[in-house]
Amino acid sequence: MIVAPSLLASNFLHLEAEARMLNESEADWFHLDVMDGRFVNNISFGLPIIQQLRKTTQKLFDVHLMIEEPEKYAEAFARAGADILTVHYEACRHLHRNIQQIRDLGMIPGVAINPHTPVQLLQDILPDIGMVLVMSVNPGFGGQSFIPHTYQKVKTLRQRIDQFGLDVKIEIDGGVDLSNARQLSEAGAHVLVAGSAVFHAPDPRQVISSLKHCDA
Ligand SMILES: O=C(CO)[C@@H](O)[C@H](O)COP(=O)(O)O
Repeated sequence: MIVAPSLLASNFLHLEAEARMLNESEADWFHLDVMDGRFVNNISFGLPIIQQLRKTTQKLFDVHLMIEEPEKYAEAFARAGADILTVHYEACRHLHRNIQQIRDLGMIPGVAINPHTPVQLLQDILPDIGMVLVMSVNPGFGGQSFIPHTYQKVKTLRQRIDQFGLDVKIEIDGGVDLSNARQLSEAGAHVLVAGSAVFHAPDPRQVISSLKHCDA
């Protein structure tokens, strides 16, 4: 299992120390949530923070754009150090073009879907992307409860990916913790994003390790 702690739940006053903690942990990726106050009702952080964080780690930067018109900013996120750039299905009028742009900029394109969006709508774009981010809460805020319907979405998606032999990862984001990690793994997820469960825990590194090995 790939574990991608979401720095949205970290202590921004001690961001360098939080990055160090992740570097010393079994975390595979840094998950970075960018919100614009338009696509979602929240504003998080953006390019300058990602640029600074980039200096602290070699780990992969998994950038989740919860923004309108992501095509305007893709080049800037490539320069800031994003490795995977995920845009929302619901935010893109020309998704195929947006995906090509992300690839042309040297990043792996991901597509995120909100809880109400059926995985079947991704059928024609799956061969062109490297990851599907399945939102297991409504986007915008950390600390929400996991939506159980997600398990079925992951199973359906995984079947389709395997059926066509595609190299596409399934990432789950929202309310992920030690109580659902194993079931998500069994449903076919490859990547777990966890914010509150990691950064609000007394021992974040232990939680990361348990998520990675799904041994809660
Ligand atoms: O994208 C989002 C929220 O929109 C997530 O990445 C959250 O940041 C996950 O936080 P928890 O639900 O794990 O606290």
